[in-house]
Amino acid sequence: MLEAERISGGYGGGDVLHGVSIRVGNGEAVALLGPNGAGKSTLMAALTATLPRRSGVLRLAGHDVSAAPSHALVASGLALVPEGRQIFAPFSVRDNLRLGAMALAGRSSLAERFEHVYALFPRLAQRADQRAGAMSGGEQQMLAIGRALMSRPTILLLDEPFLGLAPKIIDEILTALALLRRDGLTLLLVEQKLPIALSATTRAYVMLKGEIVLEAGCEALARRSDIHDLYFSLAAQPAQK
Ligand SMILES: Nc1ncnc2c1ncn2[C@@H]1O[C@H](COP(=O)(O)OP(=O)(O)OP(=O)(O)O)[C@@H](O)[C@H]1O
Repeated sequence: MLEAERISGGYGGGDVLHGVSIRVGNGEAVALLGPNGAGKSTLMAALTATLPRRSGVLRLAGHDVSAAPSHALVASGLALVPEGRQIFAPFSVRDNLRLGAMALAGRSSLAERFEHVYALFPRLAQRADQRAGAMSGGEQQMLAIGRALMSRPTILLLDEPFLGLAPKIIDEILTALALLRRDGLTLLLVEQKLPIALSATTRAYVMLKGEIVLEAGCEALARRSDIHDLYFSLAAQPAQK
């Protein structure tokens, strides 16, 4: 459903991504693992066309969308929960959510979208009129996910949504992601912590220095007693060109 083939791109003159290929099937939940600076967020930006790709092909549901701008990708069902949440702190929770639905008409009414998000995260309904910046980190993360869901995506990209959150909130968000998956949403989760990635997804890519160096099923990864050594030894290796 989401296919990226040999994606290259970066900032200024240099490439951060060196021919990255990933595939996320319909209804699948896939993790993108890797240490700081591996290029995970850069890949999210390249997939959502907020960073121009220098080369490579992007397909959604079999259609070549390599030339599509960000708003067209959102309209095609791709939504990103960005690293660091990027909520609009002075706006209310409701207005932040409304912004997520702004570009879209059609697939379902605004009221239905609010209902869906509020059912998933009742705290957002309770705090609908509150200033978003006054909420806890966990609530702000729920809001960031809710805002992405307001576009009624079929594929949700999440860039380190659990960073800095307490275990109880992590569990709440994992539960929400499991419900979304049950309803058929396709997930691509950027995560650094292996146990979280393994509990939320069924397959993982490991990225290092702008390249995919390993792809494996999560059950197989979890069974490997040397997984932590493997992960960190890969992180210590120079990327191969
Ligand atoms: N806006 C930018 N301008 C220039 N270089 C950047 C920019 N954003 C990221 N980089 C560089 O690109 C490389 C990959 O960064 P990226 O944020 O994609 O990694 P990451 O795997 O998401 O790491 P983290 O887990 O720390 O977010 C790093 O060397 C980083 O310094």
